[in-house]
Amino acid sequence: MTAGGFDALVPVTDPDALREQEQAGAALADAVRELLDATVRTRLDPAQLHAAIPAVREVTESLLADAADGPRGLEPSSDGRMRVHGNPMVGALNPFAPPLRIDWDGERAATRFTVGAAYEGPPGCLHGGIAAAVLDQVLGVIPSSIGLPAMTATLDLRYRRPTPLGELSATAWLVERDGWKLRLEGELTDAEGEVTVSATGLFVVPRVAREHLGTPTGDAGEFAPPAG
Ligand SMILES: CCCCCCCCCCCCCC(=O)SCCNC(=O)CCNC(=O)[C@H](O)C(C)(C)COP(=O)(O)OP(=O)(O)OC[C@H]1O[C@@H](n2cnc3c(N)ncnc32)[C@H](O)[C@@H]1OP(=O)(O)O
Repeated sequence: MTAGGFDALVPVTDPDALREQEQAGAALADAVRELLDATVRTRLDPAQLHAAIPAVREVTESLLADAADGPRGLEPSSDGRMRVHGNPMVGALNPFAPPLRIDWDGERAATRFTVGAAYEGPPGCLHGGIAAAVLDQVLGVIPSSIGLPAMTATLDLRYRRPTPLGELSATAWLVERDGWKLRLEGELTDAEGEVTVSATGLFVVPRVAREHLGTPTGDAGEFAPPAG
């Protein structure tokens, strides 16, 4: 995807090779995620920290031997999947992503995930901006899942109580569809089942996407492609 638009579908010619590539990339991201966590939590002394840097730089150099010049973009692919490699919440190739694995059924989306030291804001608790990012993503999946790729126009959050680090879940649901605008709500819940943050969002299909999608009719799910 270029900024603001979709390119043609990315062809998937060899699904097995692609799966192998993606699994290897995700395994690397898992390992780097462990490194991220260890980097935040380590109490090694300054000499030991400096001693670790060359090995990390060596791996970075080896990965850059064959790398994209910029971000990996969003790839609607011919196998029907929308690949979001670098997304900081769900991107399988992004070690910063928790990562969220979101299930959805068109009107609801849900995820369970674990966050550790790299996501801390208040002591022992999730950073508020990360909570917002999680809810933005979980709400934002629903429009895409019904064929209306939409961007966040507004996101209102109510931080009800601190969110402890550890196992969390987030859910979102569609409240109303009005043409290209979708109103959604969602919640972040701690391991005890307490709602810690609630969200209301307005998602809008941007003009550039509308041109490809035709005329919206009726409620979510009823969607008329352009005639002819
Ligand atoms: C290319 C597709 C990308 C898809 C990505 C999917 C990834 C999924 C991942 C998701 C997770 C991550 C998610 C992210 O991180 S998304 C990243 C964060 N969001 C953005 O960067 C969005 C920036 N803003 C825009 O691109 C546009 O302004 C949007 C897309 C919002 C509207 O677009 P556009 O400018 O073309 O629309 P329009 O002017 O024709 O207005 C249309 C209608 O909408 C109404 N309106 C507009 N704005 C607002 C507002 N703020 N409050 C209330 N209403 C608003 C407007 O009044 C009108 O209503 P009506 O007069 O018809 O009644």
